[in-house]
Amino acid sequence: MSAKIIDGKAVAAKVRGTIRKTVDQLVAQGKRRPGLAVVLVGEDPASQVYVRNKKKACLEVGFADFSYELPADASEKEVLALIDQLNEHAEVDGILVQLPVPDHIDPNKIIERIHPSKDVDGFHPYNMGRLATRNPQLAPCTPHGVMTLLAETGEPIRGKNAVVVGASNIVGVPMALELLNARATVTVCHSATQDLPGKVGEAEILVVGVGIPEMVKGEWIKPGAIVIDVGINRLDDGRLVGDVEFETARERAGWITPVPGGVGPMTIATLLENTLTAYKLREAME
Ligand SMILES: NC(=O)C1=CN([C@@H]2O[C@H](COP(=O)(O)OP(=O)(O)OC[C@H]3O[C@@H](n4cnc5c(N)ncnc54)[C@H](OP(=O)(O)O)[C@@H]3O)[C@@H](O)[C@H]2O)C=CC1
Ligand SMILES: Nc1nc(=O)c2c([nH]1)NC[C@@H]1CN(c3ccc(C(=O)N[C@@H](CCC(=O)O)C(=O)O)cc3)C=[N+]21
Ligand SMILES: [Mg+2]
Repeated sequence: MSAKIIDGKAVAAKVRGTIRKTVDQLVAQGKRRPGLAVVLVGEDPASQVYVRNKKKACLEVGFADFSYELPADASEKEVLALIDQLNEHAEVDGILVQLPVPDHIDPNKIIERIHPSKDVDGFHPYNMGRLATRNPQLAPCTPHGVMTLLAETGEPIRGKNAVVVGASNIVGVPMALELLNARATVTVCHSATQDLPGKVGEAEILVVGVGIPEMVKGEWIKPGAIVIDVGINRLDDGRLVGDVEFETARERAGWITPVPGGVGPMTIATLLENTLTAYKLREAME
């Protein structure tokens, strides 16, 4: 048996199409466009690619782009001053500072400086707290995008055993909260977890975000499981692979996301959704 593929690229395109229509309607009513500011500090090549993709998606749906590129030696003070300015900017609805930031800048200070109502990454403790208290407003894009992909399978989540491998602030922890809010029974694994293959084997829904190429083996997977691979790893030969051994996993899984073309495009589509939500919050439309 071979798993059905969850086509993140196609789902993301559908989401962008819906957003584009909403923006067209706003513009037809004489309203301003939603605005997104993406801030990149330094010249990390992977970050440059992601930021370029975000700007492209932003313009494609008709948002206004207010992006900034600062040199790698920009001071923390300068970045904070830019955030203050964007917090006050009447046409900026969403602010995203691309992570990681250079070592001399404290990412928590950056995240906490962004006004929670413009925090389209959903990383501010206010937005994380709202997700943890089952009252989400702007939820982290990657886990929320995964929920959209799970909904696309048509399979129920309630009562399922879900295993999340990885427990970072931006992927694993908010992913566990999303699944808990959907009434899955959630296990979170990390670098101190014992018997990872055994834990993975219990998953009816498996989400992996660790950053180690193909670390989850196909033979660990419960037959029929839904497998979501968040990992993005660039190998020396230039290939892009996930954190799951795809070819063996697809033989056992019921559903699986590919890398590329799975979670990545959904992250960006969800960022656009969050920007529209932030716009509506500021315009008191919801
Ligand atoms: N598709 C997308 O849109 C996105 C993809 N990513 C990708 O997802 C992956 C994870 O990113 P991110 O969360 O930022 O990474 P981090 O490095 O911040 O976190 C990695 C997590 O994996 C855990 N871990 C590390 N080694 C093991 C192990 N051997 N067994 C079990 N758990 C382990 C760590 O445990 P501990 O907590 O104990 O240290 C940690 O919780 C990366 O490949 C990244 O590129 C990230 C964001 C968005
Ligand atoms: N403040 C902040 N917010 C983020 O959301 C954030 C971040 N910092 N730092 C880095 C991670 C990573 N991330 C990705 C987004 C899109 C793809 C993506 O579009 N991937 C495509 C193509 C990837 C490629 O070709 O390189 C795919 O998987 O098909 C991947 C990864 C967002 N992140
Ligand atoms: Mg990271």
